[in-house]
Amino acid sequence: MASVFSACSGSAVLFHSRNSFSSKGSFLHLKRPLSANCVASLGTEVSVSPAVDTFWQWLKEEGVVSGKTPVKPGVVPEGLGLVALKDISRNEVVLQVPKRLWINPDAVAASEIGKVCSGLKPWLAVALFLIRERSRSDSLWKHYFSILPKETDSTIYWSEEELSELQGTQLLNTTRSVKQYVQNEFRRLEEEIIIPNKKLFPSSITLDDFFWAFGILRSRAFSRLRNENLVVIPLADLVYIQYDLNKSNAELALDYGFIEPNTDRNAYTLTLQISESDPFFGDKLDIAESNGFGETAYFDIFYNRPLPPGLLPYLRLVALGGTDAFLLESIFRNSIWGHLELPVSRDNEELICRVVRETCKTALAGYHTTIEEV
Ligand SMILES: C[S@@+](CC[C@H](N)C(=O)[O-])C[C@H]1O[C@@H](n2cnc3c(N)ncnc32)[C@H](O)[C@@H]1O
Repeated sequence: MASVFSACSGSAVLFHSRNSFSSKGSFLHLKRPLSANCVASLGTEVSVSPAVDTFWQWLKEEGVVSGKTPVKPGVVPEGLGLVALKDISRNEVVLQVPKRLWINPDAVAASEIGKVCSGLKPWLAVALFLIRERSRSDSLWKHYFSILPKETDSTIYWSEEELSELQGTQLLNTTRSVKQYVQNEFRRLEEEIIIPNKKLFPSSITLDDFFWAFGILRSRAFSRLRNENLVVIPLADLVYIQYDLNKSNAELALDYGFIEPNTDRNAYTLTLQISESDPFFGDKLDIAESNGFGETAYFDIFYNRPLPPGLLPYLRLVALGGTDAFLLESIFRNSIWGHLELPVSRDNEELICRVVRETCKTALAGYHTTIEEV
């Protein structure tokens, strides 16, 4: 999850700075002043829902919030969020969530399922933990679970009929492969952890439960916090954030279930590969690797923006052959990338154009309408 969030629509933006996380707990830290005028109409005593009230009450009992806390849960156009009750100045700490309330691999390790989850990838362990805790009436986080959505609008939850609207898009393919991946991971977990440890998992765990946990982690877990690769922090996850500026609309739709109307987020990911059957495979791979690329390279092409750096040299490298192949000799190793920044030969350039045009045509043919019909 990205690190900036706003408390309500309009100009007020709360910044959730990565380095504002301490070992004691999670701080919500303001990097810009926040004006409260946008929440005036919400009133301070408006109840969002009984579940949210109970959640807030629990946070009070846990000493996380108090009468002095300058934010309250509220419904904003994007759904549930935190809204400011007064003007908040830059760098003001808004609230702090202690580590004992964090849901992360440490919490799993300290729990009854810690032992059986120790060899798992962190997200799988945390997903199992979330599912198990959600089913326990005495869970520390039970009031938190009551306010979590049953599902998000992520495309992983779309019906086949809804998905058919995405025909032709890259998002459809990614959605299908992510769903397949989640399903495979679940089957493996079932076989290796859940079924052999029935006593630890008394309530049955379904694929739907697993998709719920996956969606929750995908949309609300913080990653890349200092020393924390994956952590769900109740309350801190309620904020409406500035989602990763590098994410395309397709990624936003998959991860969070919404897109942003600005076209800056519209991207097409071009995947290029040096074929293993290429007679110059070894040399080409070596050159790609010395320039920060691999056997496969992904380039996000954005509407109305220059082509991503490295795309043209990589394309020219992939297409290199015939009489141009001398450029692959080791004496040119240090200067070849510079040569590839410019056309190498007419043949090379023509091949690239042909292949890219064909790729575009095939991709566009996947849609059920044409540009003219839209
Ligand atoms: C980290 S949570 C943000 C708080 C959230 N509203 C809640 O219910 O707790 C991420 C989720 O918020 C919602 N969301 C955030 N920003 C949004 C936006 N600009 N448009 C629509 N939904 C948004 C999406 O459902 C997303 O999955």
